[in-house]
Amino acid sequence: MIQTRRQSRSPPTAQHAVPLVKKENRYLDHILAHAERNNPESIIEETHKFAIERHWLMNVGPEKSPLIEQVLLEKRPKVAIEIGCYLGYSAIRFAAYIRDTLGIRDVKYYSFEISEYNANIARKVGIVDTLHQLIIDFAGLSHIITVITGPFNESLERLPSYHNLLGKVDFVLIDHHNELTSNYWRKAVYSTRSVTFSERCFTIHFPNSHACYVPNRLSCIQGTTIVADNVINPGAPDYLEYVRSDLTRYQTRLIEGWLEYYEGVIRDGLEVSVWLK
Ligand SMILES: C[S@@+](CC[C@H](N)C(=O)[O-])C[C@H]1O[C@@H](n2cnc3c(N)ncnc32)[C@H](O)[C@@H]1O
Repeated sequence: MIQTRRQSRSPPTAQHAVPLVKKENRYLDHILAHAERNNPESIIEETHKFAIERHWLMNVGPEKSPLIEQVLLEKRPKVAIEIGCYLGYSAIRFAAYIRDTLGIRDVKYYSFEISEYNANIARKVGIVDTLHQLIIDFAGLSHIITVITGPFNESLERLPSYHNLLGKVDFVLIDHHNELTSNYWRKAVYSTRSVTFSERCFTIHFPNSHACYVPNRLSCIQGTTIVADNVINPGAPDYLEYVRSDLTRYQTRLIEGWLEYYEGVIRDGLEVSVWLK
């Protein structure tokens, strides 16, 4: 029986003998039980059902993803990276879009995730982690997507294929804001505080200490497209000021949309910037 959002939010009582299961684990169970193996579309569809009927999930979601797919259509990337894998939704959706809709069969998609817990769920849903050799290819995208656990700016250089990536990344999705409402997520937010400037990345701070690492020319190429999510909700004024301040460095535009699973209710937006030099 599908649990309603109301039921799932009811507080635990003494008669609940079983430990609380995190919604991310429930999500994994749902996907494995209801989605079809080797069918990314069915995983995305079941993800939406779960997020609407059971628990809200902080993935890019059905409202903003088509806007990003439009950018991918214009860009046709061969090497993409994303900061913030969470449970694998955007990696699965966009890697499948690039491979199947755009027909770019040899695309490589690197997804960075600070939380080991989230990264493990994403891997089980359908991603290979070449670093840990943990291969669970439910979505059939294991040869395309690599999930790397740890803070993005440290992980990038640990990637075995890092040197092959230099000067080749042509699409970046920045999506590593955290849900601020639970202690679990607060921990992840705090950990980003300790990250300081790295010579290979620009570090820009989002409100509430969300750090944003824009890869510099060591990994990007002129013309690299950088999409930053959540620039309206929760907002990223420092980041926007940075990309908009020098028109010779970035060609940049805002695409407005809605926060995931809150169409018509909560506004959000993407900043799409093309790195010029
Ligand atoms: C909004 S979610 C990502 C959603 C995902 N892109 C999707 O659409 O399915 C943000 C994720 O970024 C991760 N994160 C936060 N700071 C990070 C960092 N410095 N490096 C890598 N991942 C980070 C969080 O743990 C969280 O899982």
